[in-house]
Amino acid sequence: MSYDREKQVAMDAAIAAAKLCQQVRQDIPQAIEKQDKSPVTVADFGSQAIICKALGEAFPDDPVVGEEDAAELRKPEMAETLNKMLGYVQSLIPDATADRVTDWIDRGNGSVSPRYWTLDPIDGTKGFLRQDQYAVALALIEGGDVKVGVLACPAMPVGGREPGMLYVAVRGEGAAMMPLAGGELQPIQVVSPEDAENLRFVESVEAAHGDQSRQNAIAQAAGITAESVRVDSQAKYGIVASGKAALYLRLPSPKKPDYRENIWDHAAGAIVVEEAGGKVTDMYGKPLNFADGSKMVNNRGVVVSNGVLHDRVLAVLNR
Ligand SMILES: Nc1ncnc2c1ncn2[C@@H]1O[C@H](COP(=O)(O)O)[C@@H](O)[C@H]1OP(=O)(O)O
Ligand SMILES: [Mg+2]
Ligand SMILES: [Mg+2]
Ligand SMILES: [Mg+2]
Repeated sequence: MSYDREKQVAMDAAIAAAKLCQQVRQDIPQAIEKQDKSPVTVADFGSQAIICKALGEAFPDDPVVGEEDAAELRKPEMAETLNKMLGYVQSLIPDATADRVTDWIDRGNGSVSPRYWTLDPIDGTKGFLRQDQYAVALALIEGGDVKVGVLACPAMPVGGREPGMLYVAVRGEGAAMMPLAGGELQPIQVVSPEDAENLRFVESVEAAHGDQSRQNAIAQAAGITAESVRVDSQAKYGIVASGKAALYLRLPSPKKPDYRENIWDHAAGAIVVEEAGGKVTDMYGKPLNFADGSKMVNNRGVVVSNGVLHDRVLAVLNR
């Protein structure tokens, strides 16, 4: 079956959401603290609204498993935030209303199903707030297999031009990238082992999201001598997929041994890297499980590589 329509709708929606995020970011957004203490902004909500609206119109039967929901926003004390968010959404969708945007956001409260989308409206909210990297991440999953993935990375440098890169992949069709400012999709490939300059590894900026000392030790043991490059969000998957780094390590934080990864933090990035010729597993070599729930309860850590390095990294991790 062809996923041309899914790919086009997902790309258009992610591009629109990325535009909204950049508008919010120019105005120096404020963070709101969620119940789990992590930050969220009007851009996270606006991005989820725009993408869920587009998916709801194009694929009304498909559930969406999104990170955010509108319960907090509907509280009377959040009226000012809701109104601010509505203003940004209206610049792209003039007939949006407060009731409609909250309903669009709550379309993202779907469940993992035989066919569903998963959405992180802003992955790397901390990077977004720091004016660093972040991503809008959207993926279609069927029978537990990611079929389409789109990563919009509005802050990704694009040699000399306005920043912003879009990465996209369809299962069996390869991966490609395109400047968000416009242009053609160009096929991408992971780095080859001969390309010494790009045999780097990437990890999170946030020390608490991983185990940086172990990540560095493992990368060294696997033959990567250069210092890590620290980047927020699934932009790291885009960097590996486009051959700018050979490895992305995300090992469980010793401070949060019970943390489990969310599907929306990995699905889109994973297919982009796989279709660019790379490999994605957990730290034990198990495939990431997108079939059973929004948390990957039976996976620990994530290893993303150019493929060639993968077995060596797993071997040093598990010896
Ligand atoms: N202890 C943790 N370990 C791993 N990832 C985490 C942890 N806490 C939060 N995250 C997630 O890391 C992602 C950011 O990735 P990165 O660190 O690579 O920039 C966010 O989606 C964030 O989830 P959340 O969206 O709930 O804040
Ligand atoms: Mg995230
Ligand atoms: Mg997020
Ligand atoms: Mg978050």
